[in-house]
Amino acid sequence: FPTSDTLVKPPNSNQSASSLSNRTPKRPRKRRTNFPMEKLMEQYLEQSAQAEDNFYRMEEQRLQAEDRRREAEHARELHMLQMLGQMFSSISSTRPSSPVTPPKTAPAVPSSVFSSASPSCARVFERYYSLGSTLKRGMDDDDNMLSLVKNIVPALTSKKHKGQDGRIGIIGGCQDYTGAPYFAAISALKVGADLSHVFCTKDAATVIKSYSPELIVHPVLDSPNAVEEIEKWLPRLHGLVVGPGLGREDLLLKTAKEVIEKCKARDIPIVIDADGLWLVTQQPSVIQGYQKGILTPNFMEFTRLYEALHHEPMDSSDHQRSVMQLSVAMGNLTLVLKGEHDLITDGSKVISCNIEGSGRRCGGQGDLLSGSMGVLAHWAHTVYQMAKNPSLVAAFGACSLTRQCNSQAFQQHGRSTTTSDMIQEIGSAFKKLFES
Ligand SMILES: NC(=O)C1=CN([C@@H]2O[C@H](COP(=O)(O)OP(=O)(O)OC[C@H]3O[C@@H](n4cnc5c(N)ncnc54)[C@H](O)[C@@H]3O)[C@@H](O)[C@H]2O)[C@@H](O)CC1
Ligand SMILES: Nc1ncnc2c1ncn2[C@@H]1O[C@H](COP(=O)(O)OP(=O)(O)OP(=O)(O)O)[C@@H](O)[C@H]1O
Repeated sequence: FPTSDTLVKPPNSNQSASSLSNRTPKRPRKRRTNFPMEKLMEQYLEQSAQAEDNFYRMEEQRLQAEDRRREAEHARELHMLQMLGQMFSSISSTRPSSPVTPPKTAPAVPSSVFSSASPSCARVFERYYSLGSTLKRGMDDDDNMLSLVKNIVPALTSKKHKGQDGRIGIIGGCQDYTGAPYFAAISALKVGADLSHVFCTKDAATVIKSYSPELIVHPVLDSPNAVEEIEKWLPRLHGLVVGPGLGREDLLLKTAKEVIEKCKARDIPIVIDADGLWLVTQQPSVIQGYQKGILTPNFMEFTRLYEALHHEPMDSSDHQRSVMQLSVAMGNLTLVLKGEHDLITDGSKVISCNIEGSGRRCGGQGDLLSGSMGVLAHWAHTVYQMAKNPSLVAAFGACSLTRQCNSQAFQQHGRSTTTSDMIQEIGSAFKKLFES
């Protein structure tokens, strides 16, 4: 709208409409244009439309400039990745094979990998992937993985609408456990998802809602038509985390299983943690071979799962080997064995996340991990659509973030660090790792 300065004053603006009409009795009156108020309105509207046009023209130019800037930034990043890739390929062709060799050699990545990402990015990932086992990884490897994570972080622009950066669902929350689904859901939001839904039992819902008005809480998990109730929301979800605080009641596990099946049919990334892993231990086929599935067991959960699939005790002296074996048995599913070093594998290579955490192991930090992984999995599968395994990038990102949060929270709170303290650190830890 024009300002008072730009507003055009009507001719004889100090005269009233009636005195004007009295001065021109003989001339036939042109309807509308001769009537000063109408003319004034016309001019006003015309100017207003012009101002609006100008505004949109300028806004368009601003957005175009912003696009160009982002493209240049992206090109710089790709160039950097390309250089890293060249460095890596020369290292891989000169260095002797690692003394700790996985049971299988890492396969070369097919050329279709990364066909949806830019070609140079694809080349870097290919080279990185074909390095084989990364059991003896150095700082450069971590940096390269972090670059791949940085690449999936969506830009914050005014063009987006709510929901575009991720709508994540958490299946979990029952009478005994209300903290775990809350931790997972709020972590998803703080990492950058736009909306975070919790599907929990009726008696857990009010409690979870009272922790945070940010979460959308559905008290449906123990309702007779739970699966239909949850299924209604699936078309709107980009990622699902199954298990934090789910409990082990048969009915809830059955619902979780059916929801997983529905999600698979929709090709939604699924992270399975905590009691969701209990379900997988009973019925591995529920997720076996699903390429957008990620399992995040702690040591106990891993041991149970390993023994259920291999029918023999695990060799606990060689975690890398065990983790690869389990992933292969699960149909090359992405697996994260949490611990002093988080071991991430899809059965063909092991990536270790060693970012320094702290000596503090408070309950709930695994929920922070799974919640943030839900968002990163969505971003990774969006950016690296045709890549062999974008889940590896998501898993590495979430492990790095959790450990960085743990370290930062510990610096302030020491022994009294809790998961809530870690959640407070998500913003700055994310920025430090992925936006610097
Ligand atoms: N505030 C909350 O509501 C919380 C709820 N939680 C929920 O509690 C439920 C049960 O989870 P649990 O983790 O207790 O599962 P389990 O009942 O399988 O217990 C695993 C046990 O193994 C132990 N353990 C873990 N890592 C180990 C290692 N490396 N070596 C030896 N022992 C190890 C743990 O202390 C725990 O006692 C899940 O639904 C989970 O999500 C947890 O997430 C913690 C926080
Ligand atoms: N010994 C360790 N040293 C450093 N970091 C660790 C260690 N153990 C676990 N972590 C970090 O904590 C994260 C969560 O692992 P943890 O073993 O606490 O999961 P969890 O038992 O499933 O958690 P929850 O209490 O939520 O159920 C890991 O991904 C890792 O980043």
